[in-house]
Amino acid sequence: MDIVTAQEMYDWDRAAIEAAGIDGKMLMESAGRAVANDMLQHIKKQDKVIILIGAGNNGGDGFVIARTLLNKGYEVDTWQVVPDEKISGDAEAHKKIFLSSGYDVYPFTTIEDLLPHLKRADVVIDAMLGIGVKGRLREPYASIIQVVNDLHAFRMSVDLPTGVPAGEGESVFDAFRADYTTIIAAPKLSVFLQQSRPFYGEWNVVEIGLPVPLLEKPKRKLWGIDDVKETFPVRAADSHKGSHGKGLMIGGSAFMPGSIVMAARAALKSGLGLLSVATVREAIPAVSSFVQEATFLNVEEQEGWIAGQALEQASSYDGVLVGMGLGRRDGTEVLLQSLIDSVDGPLIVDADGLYLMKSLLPSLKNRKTPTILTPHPGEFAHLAGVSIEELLKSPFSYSRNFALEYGVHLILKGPSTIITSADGEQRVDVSGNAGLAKGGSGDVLSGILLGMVLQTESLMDAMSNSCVIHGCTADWLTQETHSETDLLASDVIEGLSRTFRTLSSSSRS
Ligand SMILES: NC(=O)C1=CN([C@@H]2O[C@H](COP(=O)(O)OP(=O)(O)OC[C@H]3O[C@@H](n4cnc5c(N)ncnc54)[C@H](O)[C@@H]3O)[C@@H](O)[C@H]2O)[C@@H](O)CC1
Ligand SMILES: Nc1ncnc2c1ncn2[C@@H]1O[C@H](COP(=O)(O)OP(=O)(O)O)[C@@H](O)[C@H]1O
Ligand SMILES: [K+]
Repeated sequence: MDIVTAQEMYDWDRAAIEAAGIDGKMLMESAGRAVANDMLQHIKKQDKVIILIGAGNNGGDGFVIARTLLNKGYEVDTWQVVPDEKISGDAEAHKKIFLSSGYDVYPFTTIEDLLPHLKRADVVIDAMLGIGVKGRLREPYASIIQVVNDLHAFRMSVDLPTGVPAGEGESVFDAFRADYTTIIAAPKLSVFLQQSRPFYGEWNVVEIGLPVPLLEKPKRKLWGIDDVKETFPVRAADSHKGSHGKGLMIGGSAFMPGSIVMAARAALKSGLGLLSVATVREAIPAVSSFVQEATFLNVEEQEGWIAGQALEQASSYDGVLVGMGLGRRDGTEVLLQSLIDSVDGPLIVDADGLYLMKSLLPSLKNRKTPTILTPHPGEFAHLAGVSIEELLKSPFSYSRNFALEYGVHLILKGPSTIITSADGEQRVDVSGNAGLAKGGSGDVLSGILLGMVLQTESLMDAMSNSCVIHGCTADWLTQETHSETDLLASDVIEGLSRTFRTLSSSSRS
């Protein structure tokens, strides 16, 4: 499913009207009806519904929604929160149809006048502003929102909650706090941003009759388990261990053997053919007792940590993952630089490896094979040289610019994980839950990633699928056997069995 900016949405609108000849009023009718039917899942017949109508086309959708609900026998009061002269174009046409159908509109005068009506409502539908909002809300929207957000009524928004910008870059705004949002045609960027996500509540996207073949595709989409099912590699019956990738993992220390254990187990559980683990001698007995399937390379150490050294063997592997439990000692950059220069296949860098990578970034531009960086926002802010707050305001642009500048593939982790390829294409994964907000989750993801990257033809599919497999495994576990409180990263590794069973049975059917 595509993810759009406001401008891309307006371009789609224009394609519908100008290229496909769909009349604007017809599009609004179809959008309003689709939204109304979706919202009906949350409205009971006995509910008192208030719909708030604003100045633009979002308000126009509101007239269609109100008429649809009234036609179906629901009790709806329709409040126009701006003066008549502000309602124009297709919205004005739909207001006329609404009035001519025999329905009434209440004109907003003061908050004091509206408040008692709002207090009696079970459901408040926000059709005030949509993607056209600019800057901080003016009156009367600002006051209405302040009052409505304190009500007990169930709040629903049309397309996006009034006041929430459709795109990135703004972190301070007042907005309608929806319990549920019916999104028109495609989710907007703000659905996935830390600052705006909570205003949407639960959400769903409805199809409104846009001419799909004529729509310019943004290089940005949502990736979910159905996409994984379509792109998941089938394991050939006559394959051998070499067909499924020979991977090397470098990390762990005397103090952090667990991180490499988790990454290694996750990689093996993800179908990797052969795995070698390079770690300090002292950690090998601990690691090997949990990962019997792997072979080991011992690397030079200093005070229990991996020392800065070139690792010549690295070039004989199909792909290399480095960083978990590596430590951040000065000098370890030498190891990373040698990997950047010598690894022929994909090089995945996570955790401490990312921290050490900062001074080496320019040399990534020379790599002929893919480099994948998997930072959380703190690590990415360090690499990009911005504050976390600034980064989280515009994670799509920061990711894209960084990936293009250094020629790297990037997985920016979080509740909405943004996956960016070196050519700027982006995918978003929203699977997973707060049970993953624990040390070790990232190590498990990196392990899955090494496994998938070495077994999937498309690197972008491998990266996006790894994120969804990781998140969905956590979701299934918390739905069925665990809670977000007790879920451990190692439970996610065990849970992969169920996920892969589902995926391999679907790819055969
Ligand atoms: N683009 C599409 O393909 C379709 C869009 N539709 C609807 O149209 C909406 C977009 O319509 P518009 O472009 O008219 O945008 P809005 O409905 O968001 O309204 C924009 C108007 O709001 C006012 N406004 C903007 N910022 C404000 C602020 N900070 N304080 C107070 N007033 C402010 C301005 O007067 C502006 O004209 C979508 O969100 C969706 O609901 C649907 O009708 C059908 C198809
Ligand atoms: N609240 C959350 N909802 C969904 N996924 C989450 C949440 N918190 C963390 N995650 C996921 O858990 C993983 C955490 O990675 P990271 O921060 O590197 O952890 P660590 O390095 O401590 O193992 C990422 O895949 C991230 O997307
Ligand atoms: K709205």
